[in-house]
Amino acid sequence: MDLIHCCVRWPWKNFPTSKTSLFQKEERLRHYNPLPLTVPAFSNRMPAQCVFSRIEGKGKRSPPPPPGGAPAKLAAASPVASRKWRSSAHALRGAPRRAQTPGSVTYVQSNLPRRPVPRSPRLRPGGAARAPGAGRTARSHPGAATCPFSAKMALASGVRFAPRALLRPWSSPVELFHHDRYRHHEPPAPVHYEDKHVSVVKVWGGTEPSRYFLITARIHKWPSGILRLGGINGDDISEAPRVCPWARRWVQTASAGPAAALSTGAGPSLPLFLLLAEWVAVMKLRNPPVNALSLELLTELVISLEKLENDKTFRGIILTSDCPRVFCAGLDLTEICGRNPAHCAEYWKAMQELWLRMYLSSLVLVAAINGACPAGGCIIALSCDCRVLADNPKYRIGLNETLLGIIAPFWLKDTYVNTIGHRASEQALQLGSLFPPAEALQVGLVDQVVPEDQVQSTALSEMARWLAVPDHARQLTKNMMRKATADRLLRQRDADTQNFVSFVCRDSIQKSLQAYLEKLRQRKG
Ligand SMILES: CCCCC/C=C\C/C=C\C/C=C/C(=O)SCCNC(=O)CCNC(=O)[C@H](O)C(C)(C)COP(=O)(O)OP(=O)(O)OC[C@H]1O[C@@H](n2cnc3c(N)ncnc32)[C@H](O)[C@@H]1OP(=O)(O)O
Repeated sequence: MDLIHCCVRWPWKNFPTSKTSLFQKEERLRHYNPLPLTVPAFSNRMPAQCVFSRIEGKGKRSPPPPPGGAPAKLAAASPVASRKWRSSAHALRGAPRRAQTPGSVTYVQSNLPRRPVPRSPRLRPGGAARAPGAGRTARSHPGAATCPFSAKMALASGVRFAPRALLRPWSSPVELFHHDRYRHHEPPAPVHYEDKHVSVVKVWGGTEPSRYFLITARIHKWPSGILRLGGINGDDISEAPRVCPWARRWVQTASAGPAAALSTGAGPSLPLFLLLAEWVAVMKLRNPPVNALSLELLTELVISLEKLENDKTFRGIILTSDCPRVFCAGLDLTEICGRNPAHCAEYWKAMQELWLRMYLSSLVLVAAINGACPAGGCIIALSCDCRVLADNPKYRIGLNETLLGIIAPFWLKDTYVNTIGHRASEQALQLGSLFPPAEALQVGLVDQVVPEDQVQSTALSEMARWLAVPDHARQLTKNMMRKATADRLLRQRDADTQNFVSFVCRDSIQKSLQAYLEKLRQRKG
């Protein structure tokens, strides 16, 4: 299995969003210390076939905290928020920039910008001081502290962001304006732009003057990198490199393309004042010939997921196959055929563990299904948040257990029902249906069917769509939708294992598994 890294992430989450705050923007830019980019900084070999690498930011430290910096209460409650507070307050006070020394500090994991920490606004540390000169804060807007849509209203009314507002996890203008303005205001004609550095995956936003836009671009140099570039019509494009000097090349290239393209409806040029990229991991299943879920592969998947979950710089995983024509053939039948009960139990526990981890993952999981996806393969895909299937009639997807003489466990049935509804599940499960792409789309088993060569790029743009939602809101919603199903298994995990073991160890089942495996082998011959 391969884990391919991704891209950079831009820490500037709180760029002024109103033209009335240009001065403030200028001030912040002047004192911002960029993170120059270095290419793959390390490669961490994981057990067996799993390779994990990524690009790290390398650069200067943030300016030191101003005298009388963030209150200790805040620092104790949230170091990240405290750090943000310090740097923004410092910038607003116009403190001189610290001399940059050669051999600058490498931004190791802990210094990389984190995902917004889910936090109840009511529990948020309240001791943050107002920055001198700051106007009304977004928080002072009625209801702004309780939901992102209030913050949106604050933005609309031209409220300037003061440090206190920076503590709010949803205060990224990108996220806000995505929800607020652009969801339903896509450009009249699609904008295509591609050159050797970037290709535009999607342009969100309207073309009216004084409106924001957002470009999701793919950086070729970083195969799974997503770059999000935001802009406001009429701003000075020359400030883009100052916002993000280390990405200058790409920003400039990107700005020339989509900006120019958008300008047909919106004026001479559209600047890019904000850049925000996400970390997305691409996990490639590689257990030839058919990616059967061996115990080793299951274990690796669990370890990799855990690793990515704990690494707070990642927000999403694209799961795909490295084996031609097969996404995943499901349970490795050799792991349950002719094995002793203890082995079968260990195997089934690993399967449960993987499902639980994937189903409740706080990351966005997108399945880029580039091959056949029967039974256990379908379980993996169903545990993701979104499924993109290659349009090839041979790539069928579904739970075909009954055709093998085995029964889908209740939690798998529940997952199916949650995805395609009760009646469709009832039919498909009993018949052991494997759906070709068009039918899979129709029944709701997959979200998109696209030509084979577009599976990865579509998965990437789907990922961008999911990542545009504030993490904490998406995660809590996911949990709300899925927890009851997962809890059902958690409550009876041991009994489920017992059922599985006693079922598959029956002579009759062993015989039919044996016969099925034999058939598969002969079919090849
Ligand atoms: C109440 C109690 C509860 C009891 C619960 C009981 C059970 C659990 C229930 C559900 C969970 C999930 C179950 C499963 O996943 S079962 C597995 C189902 N999988 C399949 O049916 C897929 C079978 N494979 C295929 O259809 C094809 O291989 C393919 C994926 C379409 C690919 O076709 P292709 O032509 O490319 O490859 P080959 O067919 O030639 O296969 C090559 C090679 O791989 C071997 N192989 C294929 N699939 C499996 C497998 N699942 N496990 C192990 N080995 C597999 C095949 O035999 C060939 O081997 P060879 O040695 O000849 O190279």
